Amino acid sequence: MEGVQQMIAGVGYDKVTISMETKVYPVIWHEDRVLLIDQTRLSHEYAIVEIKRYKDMARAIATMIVRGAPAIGIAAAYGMYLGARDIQKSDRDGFLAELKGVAEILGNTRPTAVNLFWAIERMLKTARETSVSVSEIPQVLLAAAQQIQAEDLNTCQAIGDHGLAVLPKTPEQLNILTHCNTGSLATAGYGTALGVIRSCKAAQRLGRVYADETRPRLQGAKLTTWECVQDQIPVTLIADNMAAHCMKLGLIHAAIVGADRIAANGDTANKIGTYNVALVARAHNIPFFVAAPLSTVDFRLQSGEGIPIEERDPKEVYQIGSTAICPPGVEFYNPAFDVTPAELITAIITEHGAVAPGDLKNLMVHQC
Ligand SMILES: CSC[C@@H](O)[C@@H](O)C(=O)COP(=O)(O)O
Repeated sequence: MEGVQQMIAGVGYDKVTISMETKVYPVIWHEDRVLLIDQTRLSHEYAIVEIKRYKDMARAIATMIVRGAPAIGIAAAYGMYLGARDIQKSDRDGFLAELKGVAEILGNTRPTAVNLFWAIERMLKTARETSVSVSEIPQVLLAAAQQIQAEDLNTCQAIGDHGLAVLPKTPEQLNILTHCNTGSLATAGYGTALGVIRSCKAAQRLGRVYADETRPRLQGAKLTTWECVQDQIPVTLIADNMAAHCMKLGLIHAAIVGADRIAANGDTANKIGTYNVALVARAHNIPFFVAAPLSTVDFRLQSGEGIPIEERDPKEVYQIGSTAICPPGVEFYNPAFDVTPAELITAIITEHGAVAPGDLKNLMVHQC
């Protein structure tokens, strides 16, 4: 299939390249455009979507072609550049006003992952503070987006190292349960929770990964298992309601998840179902870790109560493929995230070390 080009009818993207290549960088800057791995098609199909306009980037984020908090931030940063390069205004105020409009459209895509707003804000600040001429601002923004992406890769590797240091010391190799997808696909590469798992494997301490399927979008089943297969990480797929049973049988030594937004007190919003994992882990005395970059911490929020929870299309709940799984007349609720209270979290693993949720505030000085 390599090199086959095709149009996605009616979606507005330039073109899609299908290939069997398995390198996992979800966002790639190539010549004059951004290439995204289409995460809605994995694991059955590896497709690349080309993005040349910021509105297409906004649509790619909203439709989850690119997803996962850090990857959303990186994609939005490139979206800011794409928007900037199309701005016709030559006066600084006019240019910045239009750039703010680009920021609003990109920011209106997904409300929970704070990395989106963090990246957009950082790009706006870069544009405001640069001393170059207006015509040169887009180039400065391209460099800033590339910088955000490069930093995230280093950040994930640091999270992996710090995570490895706090994993339980067991005589046998560790079996780790994870929820959703927090791997290369969700970041610049390597991953957060899955990054810790990669580091654990590199240290020859990993037994296997238990991947929750992660209803309704199935990021665990479709994306995490795919990444594990690419990298020969032993993986067992389980349905979301099997975690307690597996823990009771002694199959799991630790649970590690990612985060979309962490409040200053350590309350953590992550993919719906994470809270269940934390509760069953506590019931079985199993450590429950959150792995995330500091860009995922929203120090303006004192607790998780203020975290906006995205509600998505109810079809994600009532349909499997195109088949409805319940009779007409049923009501639906489809929150995409839940908030795990800090007291259920053993430690939050960041690029600056692993801390108890109560000590997260000490890391605020490192946030840029
Ligand atoms: C390193 S990714 C951390 C989180 O973003 C991840 O766990 C998650 O909840 C992703 O949600 P998604 O809706 O797929 O964007």
